[in-house]
Amino acid sequence: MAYGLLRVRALGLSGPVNVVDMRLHVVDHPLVAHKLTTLRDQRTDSPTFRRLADELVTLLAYEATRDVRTEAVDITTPVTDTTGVRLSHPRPLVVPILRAGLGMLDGMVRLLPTAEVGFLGMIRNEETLEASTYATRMPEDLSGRQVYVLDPMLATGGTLVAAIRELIKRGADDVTAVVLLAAPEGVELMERELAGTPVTVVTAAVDDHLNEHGYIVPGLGDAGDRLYGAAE
Ligand SMILES: O=P(O)(O)OC[C@H]1O[C@H](OP(=O)(O)OP(=O)(O)O)[C@H](O)[C@@H]1O
Ligand SMILES: O=c1cc[nH]c(=O)[nH]1
Ligand SMILES: [Mg+2]
Repeated sequence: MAYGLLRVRALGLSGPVNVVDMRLHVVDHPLVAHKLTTLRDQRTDSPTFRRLADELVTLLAYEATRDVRTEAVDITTPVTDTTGVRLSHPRPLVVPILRAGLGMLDGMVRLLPTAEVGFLGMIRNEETLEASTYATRMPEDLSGRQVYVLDPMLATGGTLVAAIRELIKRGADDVTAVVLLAAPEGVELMERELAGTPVTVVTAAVDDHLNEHGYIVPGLGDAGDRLYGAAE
């Protein structure tokens, strides 16, 4: 097991921690815990699940965008002239990983209204647990861009590692992944496979383990199915 993850566990799985080159931020907040508990509950129906995922990503986005680039702007209030800030150029890029990541898009762009949106369609083979890409729609050149990848589940980590490799191939060097739930196995894979790449992962929780089917335990089940219904 990676030393970094042991350190995260020792720290009680909350707050920002540097894990090798990866920064793991487990957002420790009672509202996050409250919403996540209802998401996990199997009795929660799709409309409620969608609403809670949207609310939860807004809370995570608040942390994930802590280092978003801004520039100074002069304005005049009803009382006086002053200087404030606005989101700077180039615009941040938000990339939801289809399907389930779409459930996080609205909440993210609500906080980042100037963001451009790219898409990555990825599916995990439920037998081999290997991820493959079926759709890509993103700018070719991501150098100098802040990129926020959205996917509710970091399970084995295969999907997110492949997604971030694609971003790096296009020149991205400032990547933040926002996930609702992470498994220790997925965090470890990211540490191993993305060593040398500065990546931040922001999550509501790091769960206990993966079961024999590659599902996060205790988890919340299949995020895509719970958001949108079983695909087949
Ligand atoms: O970390 P991993 O082991 O790669 O698993 C996580 C991936 O699995 C789920 O997607 P899924 O393949 O079910 O596609 P969907 O979003 O269309 O349901 C989830 O949304 C992640 O993308
Ligand atoms: O627990 C899991 C693992 C992968 N994908 C999901 O949707 N849920
Ligand atoms: Mg799914």
